[in-house]
Amino acid sequence: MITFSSVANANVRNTKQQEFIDVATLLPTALFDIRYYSSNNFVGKPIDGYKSAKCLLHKTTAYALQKAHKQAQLAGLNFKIFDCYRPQRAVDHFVRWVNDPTDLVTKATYYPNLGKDELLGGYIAAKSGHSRGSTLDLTLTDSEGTELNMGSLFDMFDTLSNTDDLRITTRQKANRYKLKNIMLAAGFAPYSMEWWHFTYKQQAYPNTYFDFVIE
Ligand SMILES: C[C@@H](N)C(=O)N[C@H](C)C(=O)O
Ligand SMILES: [Zn+2]
Repeated sequence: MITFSSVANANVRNTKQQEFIDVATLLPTALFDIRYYSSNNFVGKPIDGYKSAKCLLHKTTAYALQKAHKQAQLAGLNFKIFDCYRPQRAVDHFVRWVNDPTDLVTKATYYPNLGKDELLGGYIAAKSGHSRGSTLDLTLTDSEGTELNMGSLFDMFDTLSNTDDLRITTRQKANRYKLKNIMLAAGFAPYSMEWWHFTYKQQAYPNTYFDFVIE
């Protein structure tokens, strides 16, 4: 039955959804490689909820990212963005994948040293800041678009991806810190387990996990 309150709740959700921005319109020169739209990711398939290869973020986070991007550009660098807003149904898809012990197709590339049962929590969240529209995954490139060497690839679920892992070279550490310092200065918090993952601290909806599809 459609009640007054269910219609009202849907309206509030839609209003909040309208506060999300397509980041490409704010950062027209940034690079985007939205992995979960494609099969080029740790699941090996397009992920639920990604009907388009867009980077959506809540507008407060997007404006902060624009500030960070300007700093990167001043240093002769660019952003390459891998993931932004992530619908809860996409997170649920990840969790289903984690819980399927028979599917090990991407193990060698993405989690060679861990069991799937060790990924949830640290490397893959069941409730993610990405679903709040306040979090994104990104790296730095040079002015030609070549990714800086960060010592591990995006979504390599391994201690090697921990920002301060001791096995990376001085150059790789300097590159991770270039990214981290640019993001910190714009108000983002880093995540020590994944050098690519940042959350805007003044997030608008710290307790809301959105589930609208990326169209
Ligand atoms: C899956 C990976 N890209 C990521 O974002 N991990 C963190 C922990 C998350 O899922 O929020
Ligand atoms: Zn992330």
